[in-house]
Amino acid sequence: MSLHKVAIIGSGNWGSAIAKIVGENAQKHSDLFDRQVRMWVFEEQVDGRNLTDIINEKHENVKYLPGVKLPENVIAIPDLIEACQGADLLVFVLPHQFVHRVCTDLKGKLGKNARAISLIKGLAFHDNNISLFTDEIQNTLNVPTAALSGANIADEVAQEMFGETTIGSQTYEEDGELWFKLFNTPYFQVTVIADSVSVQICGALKNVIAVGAGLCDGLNDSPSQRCRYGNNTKAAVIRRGLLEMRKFGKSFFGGVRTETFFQSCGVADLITTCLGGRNRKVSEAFVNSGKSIEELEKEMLNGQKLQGTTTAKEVHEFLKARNMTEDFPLMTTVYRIIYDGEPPETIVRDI
Ligand SMILES: NC(=O)C1=CN([C@@H]2O[C@H](COP(=O)(O)OP(=O)(O)OC[C@H]3O[C@@H](n4cnc5c(N)ncnc54)[C@H](O)[C@@H]3O)[C@@H](O)[C@H]2O)C=CC1
Ligand SMILES: O=C(CO)COP(=O)(O)O
Repeated sequence: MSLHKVAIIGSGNWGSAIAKIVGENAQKHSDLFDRQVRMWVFEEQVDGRNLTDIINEKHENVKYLPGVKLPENVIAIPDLIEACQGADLLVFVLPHQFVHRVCTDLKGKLGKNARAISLIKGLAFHDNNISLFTDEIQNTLNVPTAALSGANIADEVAQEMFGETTIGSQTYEEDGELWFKLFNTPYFQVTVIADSVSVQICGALKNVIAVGAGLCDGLNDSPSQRCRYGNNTKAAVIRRGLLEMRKFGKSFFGGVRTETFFQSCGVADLITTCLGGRNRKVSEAFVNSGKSIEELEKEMLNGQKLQGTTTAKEVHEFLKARNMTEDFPLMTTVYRIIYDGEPPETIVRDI
């Protein structure tokens, strides 16, 4: 049996953290995986040098995951097609707004035995319609596609702090063990389930709820103490958010299972993102800074991308086109505060 060749498509904060795990596991399971793991990097200049050159020399993504060594068998490549050449396992780990373009560029360029896994947290949005990235990748590239999502703040995973994740694969009997071996470590424990739909619904929508949680924190920090919201308020947002996530999944997608919401991809990811994620952090700053989300993203994230605010907008447009915004009051309120100038205090008004 020939060895599986892995390509990682993306090299941001999570992309780099996962490259560390995949690189280590490719070495550990040398009976299964080719030693070399290629990582596609959207090329940019850092201190006047190509980021790919810096990564290949220092074995560190100094911009998106500074201070963490990547295994030497992870090779940064600026050309997407070259990075994926000959690979039969494709790991998609990009901010969701870039996936469509990348899939279009890869169309017709993959081998016939390739399969993919999506680590993207977001939903594909075209013409007021929403779909899953596993479907977008599968339909564009004609490769079976699984999904991985969990309570996985990248910096913590990169520092080998214990956590769990969920892989959803509709073809898990065929590929579940392979994906497990590529990602599982003693500190990053993988559970494989058959429900890739809910895995992705959870990963996308918890980011919208985390924006709501960040707004609560911002009100709590407010110098004028303009509102008395505390941990109980944030817990209410989390609980109501979880219910809306499940309702959204069950209303618009087939095969959504309630028990998946109790996996790492569900309640655990919702909690960790509402406590320690970037969506929470930037939304907290939004309340008292008077700055737009775009300004804060640039100032606070050094090129990393927020997913929750764009997803809130996409979900809102999808719901509006179906006259259903009032059926999802929390997600609708998050949208109105971020984009329509509603006061942040309204975050709990309609829930
Ligand atoms: N960072 C985290 O803690 C976690 C992130 N995720 C999810 O993983 C996905 C990827 O996130 P990160 O790796 O953290 O990315 P990130 O937030 O660090 O985004 C920066 C990345 O986007 C790339 N980029 C910028 N412009 C681009 C373009 N036009 N085309 C293609 N790429 C471009 C940059 O080169 C860089 O690699 C997201 O959906 C995110 O929600 C999932 C779990 C944890
Ligand atoms: O998905 C994440 C943790 O599982 C990271 O969330 P943020 O994008 O809000 O940092």
